[in-house]
Amino acid sequence: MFRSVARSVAGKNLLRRGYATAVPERKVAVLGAAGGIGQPLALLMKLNPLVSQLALYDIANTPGVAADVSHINSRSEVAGYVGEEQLGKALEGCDVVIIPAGVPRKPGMTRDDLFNINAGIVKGLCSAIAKYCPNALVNMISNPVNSTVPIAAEVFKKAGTYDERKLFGVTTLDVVRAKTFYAGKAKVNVADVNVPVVGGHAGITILPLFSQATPKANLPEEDIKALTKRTQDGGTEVVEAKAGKGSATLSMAYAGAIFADACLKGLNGVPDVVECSFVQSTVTELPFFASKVRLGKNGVEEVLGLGPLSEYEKEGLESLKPELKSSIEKGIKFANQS
Ligand SMILES: NC(=O)C1=CN([C@@H]2O[C@H](COP(=O)(O)OP(=O)(O)OC[C@H]3O[C@@H](n4cnc5c(N)ncnc54)[C@H](O)[C@@H]3O)[C@@H](O)[C@H]2O)C=CC1
Ligand SMILES: O=C([O-])CC(=O)C(=O)O
Repeated sequence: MFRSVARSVAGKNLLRRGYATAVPERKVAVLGAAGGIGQPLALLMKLNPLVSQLALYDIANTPGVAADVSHINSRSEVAGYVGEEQLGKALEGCDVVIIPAGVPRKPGMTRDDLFNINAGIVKGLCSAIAKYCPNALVNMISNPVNSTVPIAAEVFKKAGTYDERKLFGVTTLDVVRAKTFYAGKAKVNVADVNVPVVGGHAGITILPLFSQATPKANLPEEDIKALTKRTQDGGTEVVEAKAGKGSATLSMAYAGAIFADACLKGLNGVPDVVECSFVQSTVTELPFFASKVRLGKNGVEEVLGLGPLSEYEKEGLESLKPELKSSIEKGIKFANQS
C-alpha cells in the first residue's frame, strides 16, 4: 500500500533513513555553501524534512561545513563538494539548486558594483547546471539579482535547456523585511502579516505594495513612504551595520530557506504555494519582473498580476522601470559577449 503511494509521487523513492511519511526524495544543492549565507542556509535546509539529499558545494571549506551539518539528526544525507572538479557530482540529480556564491557588498557599494565578479561566477555555475541537472529549479541569490537572473537565462538558452518556469531570483528577503517593518509600524502580529513586494532586488526597483498589506492598518501616507524607503534600503542598513564585514547573511539564509521550501512544496504537488520572485514575466513590458508566483510541479505554474496599486505605488512602478531594464540588459549583454 505504502509502496504504491510511493511510486505515484513523481517516481521517486520515499523511504530513506527511516523517514516514515509519504514525502518524495528531493536533492538540494547549495552553491557557495561555505559562505556567510551558505552556512546558515545549509543548516536550515538540513532541518527541512522535504530534503533527502543535501549537496554542499564551494570552492573551499565545504568538507568542514558538511561534516558539521551532517551530524544533525534530521532526514537528509549531507555531502560536501569542493572545487570545480566536484561540481558535477554535487549537481547530478538535483531538484533544487540554491546559489549564494559570490562576493557581498561593502559600505558605499551598490549591488551593481558586484557585477564584475559575480556575473562570471554565476555564468560558470549555470553552465554546470545546464550540463548536470538541467531540470532543477534554480534559486538565484547572488547579486545583482536584477542581472544575474538574466545571465542565467541566457546561459540556459545557449545550452538549449532554458525553461522559464525553473529560474527564480530570490527576493524573499524583501518580503521578510516588508512584513517585519509593517508589523512594527502597524502594531499587528508579525506572524499574520502579508505584503507583496514586486519589481526587482536593488534600491528603488524593490517596490513593496503596502496598499495590499494585510491585516489592513490604514497607515498615513508618510508612514507608507518611510516603510517603503526602509524596505528598499534594508540591504544597505545591514551592510552599514556590518561595517565592511559583508551584507545580510542570517536573515537571507532564513529567506532563502523559505523560498526553497516553497519550491519543494510546489514540486511535491502541495496546492496554492505562492511566493514573490523575480522571474521571466509579462506582467509589465520588462522581460523579468518580481511579483507573486504560484509554484507547482514544474516550477512556476502562474505569474500573478500586480493587483490594484495606490497612486504612490504606480509612480514607484514607473520610476523603477528604467533602472531595472538597464540591469536586465547588462546581464543579457554580458552573457552573450563573454
Ligand atoms: N538575493 C538577496 O536578497 C541577497 C543576496 N545576497 C548576495 O549573496 C551573495 C553571497 O553573500 P555572502 O554569503 O554574504 O558572501 P560570502 O563571501 O560570505 O560567501 C560567498 C561564498 O561563495 C563562494 N564562492 C565564490 N566563488 C564561487 C564559485 N565559483 N563557486 C562556488 N562558490 C563560490 C565563496 O567561497 C564563499 O564561500 C552576494 O552576492 C550577496 O550580495 C546577499 C544578501 C541578500
Ligand atoms: O544589500 C546587499 O548587498 C545584500 C542584499 O541583497 C540584501 O540584503 O538585500
